[in-house]
Amino acid sequence: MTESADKLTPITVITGFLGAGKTTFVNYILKEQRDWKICVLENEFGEVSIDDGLVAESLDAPEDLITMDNGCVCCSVRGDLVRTLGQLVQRRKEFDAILLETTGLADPAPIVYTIQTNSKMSENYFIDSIVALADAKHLPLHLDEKKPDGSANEALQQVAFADKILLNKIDLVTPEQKTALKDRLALINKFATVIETERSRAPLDKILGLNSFNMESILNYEPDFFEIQEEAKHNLDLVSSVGITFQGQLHAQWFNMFMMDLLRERAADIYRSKGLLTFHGQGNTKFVFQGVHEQINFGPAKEPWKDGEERINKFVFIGKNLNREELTKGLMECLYKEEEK
Ligand SMILES: Nc1nc2c(ncn2[C@@H]2O[C@H](COP(=O)(O)OP(=O)(O)OP(=O)(O)O)[C@@H](O)[C@H]2O)c(=O)[nH]1
Repeated sequence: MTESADKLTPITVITGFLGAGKTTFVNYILKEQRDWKICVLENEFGEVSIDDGLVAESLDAPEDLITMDNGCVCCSVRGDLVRTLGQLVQRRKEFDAILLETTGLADPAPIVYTIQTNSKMSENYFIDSIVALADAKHLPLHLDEKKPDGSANEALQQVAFADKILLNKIDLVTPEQKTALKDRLALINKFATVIETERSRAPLDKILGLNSFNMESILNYEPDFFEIQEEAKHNLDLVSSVGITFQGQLHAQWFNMFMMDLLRERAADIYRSKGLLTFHGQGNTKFVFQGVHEQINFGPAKEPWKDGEERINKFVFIGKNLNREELTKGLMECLYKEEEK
């Protein structure tokens, strides 16, 4: 692709609700796609950031990952995204493609609007594709959600604006549930290609570099798209995030019990939980914790704690009605104490 370096740089926007498999997809692309030099723009919702570490593990050079953590990219779109892509203009010819991973609560519409209408953006970049990750198990729950103030349902917007929908986590649903969701997706967006995936493993030749983003299908869905975006405001009041970081070693069994109890009671409201953990008795192993509603798993990170690296526990919870004090207290009670050997 180097002969096209003087042309516009393609941006693949990777969207989809919290926990749908976006970071898994970015990592999959970085691992599988070796011909292209890729720059990743990460935007994570949550008070402490965890994904940047997980994506950085898959990149050859740390400067190829840019984290935008001044808020949700679709809200601060006229700020953070324009600034970041603006600064990248000087370096853009080093890259064949940009992957922009949005937060799970981003409405892709303002992102599209900004890249299409801001002259500095449109002189340097174009949207190659909008890929929405759809969590086959949990998406119906979020599509059904009614926003009391009439603001956009992000989960709906994400699939409505995509030209490719990866129907991910098909291992977690029955064939009937999968067919029902596919029918529903077709009603929301009849133009998008739906590709069934497990662990976001999609055939990349059907996704990248095809220039499949189509403004016409967006205008078909929302004829007043450009007018609406001028006024658009994204309401994140209903969903909040709690970030908790502390030192010490966790007691594996107590932590397990704490998370099981928490999710038994609160799984519907806790959309997403993530963590980097230090367990007692596990040497240098750094653990990664991933939760999407009641679905949780944790295991060792690719890299152990490095010599001299501060060993911490870092959590982020995203959802409704989160109680910071209770979560902090519950987690602190999972710390291993010498006298309880
Ligand atoms: N069972 C199952 N789990 C999956 C699949 N794909 C991803 N996961 C898991 O789902 C969790 C969330 O995946 P991520 O890739 O971090 O999701 P995300 O969309 O980046 O999450 P946010 O950035 O928080 O919105 C992780 O524990 C993944 O390992 C799948 O196909 N099946």
